[in-house]
Amino acid sequence: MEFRYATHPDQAQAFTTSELRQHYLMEDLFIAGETKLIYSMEDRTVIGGIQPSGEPVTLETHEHLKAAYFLERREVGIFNIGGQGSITVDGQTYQLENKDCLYVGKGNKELLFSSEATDSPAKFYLFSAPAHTAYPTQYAAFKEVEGDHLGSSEQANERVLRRFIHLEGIKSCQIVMGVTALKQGSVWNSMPTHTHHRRMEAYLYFDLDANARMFHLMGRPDETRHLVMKNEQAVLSPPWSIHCGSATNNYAFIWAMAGENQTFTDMDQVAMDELR
Ligand SMILES: O=C(O)C(=O)C[C@H](O)C(=O)CO
Ligand SMILES: [Zn+2]
Repeated sequence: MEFRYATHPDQAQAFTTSELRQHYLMEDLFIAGETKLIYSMEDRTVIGGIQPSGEPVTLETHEHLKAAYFLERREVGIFNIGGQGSITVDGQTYQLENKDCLYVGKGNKELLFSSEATDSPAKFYLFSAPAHTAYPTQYAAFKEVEGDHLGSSEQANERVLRRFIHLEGIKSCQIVMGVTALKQGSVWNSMPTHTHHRRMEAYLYFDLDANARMFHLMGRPDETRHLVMKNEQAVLSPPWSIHCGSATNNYAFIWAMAGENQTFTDMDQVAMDELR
């Protein structure tokens, strides 16, 4: 498990490109047969990827969690961004197709991740946060979740935002999580941009062409910085930071938040005039 400490906006102002990447970018999340986890001090979230290949992969606890098992005091939201796969939670198996979601609550001891076929492995993206109570494990199929149609082709930001784990959907203690997919020809996400001082957020960009690049914007609204990102990389957004971007192609992204509240619409909108 890798660790990322929380950063102050004044520090971020002085970060070089490589320091920005070191603190906020999460690369190589999907490695065959492995579990990659990053513990962020931003709301004590754990973000990572599991790509099973051959044998099922178990989500193990870590010595720094000081927990008998990973979900002893945590909950986790999981999306499959790869081929068909399954997750077995304390003996109960859930099949996940591409972009399907599984929420697993506090107290579940054994999580086993499997791919249906090694030539098109499942890729499980995980976002975990501390939990105060146990909510039931719940599965949601991508095709059954209705989305909000946002943006327009004129503004190059026509997209469908689907909420999976949220106050009116799958119940959780802290996690709010979903997928936004951009239409062909649209490249901008989350613009006009926002912050939410009550919650941190992470974006995982996927379904982006291998040669395309995402120019992700972060920082205080009046001190923006950018990170150049590739397909299947994720980025941390501290509560004080904007988070939006534009890519050289369309793509999808999983957004996940944890913190003070779960009100999706509780955002501090940033006026275009404030951006620097
Ligand atoms: O397309 C969008 O706009 C988003 O998906 C925005 C994210 O959901 C977000 O940043 C929520 O706070
Ligand atoms: Zn946000």
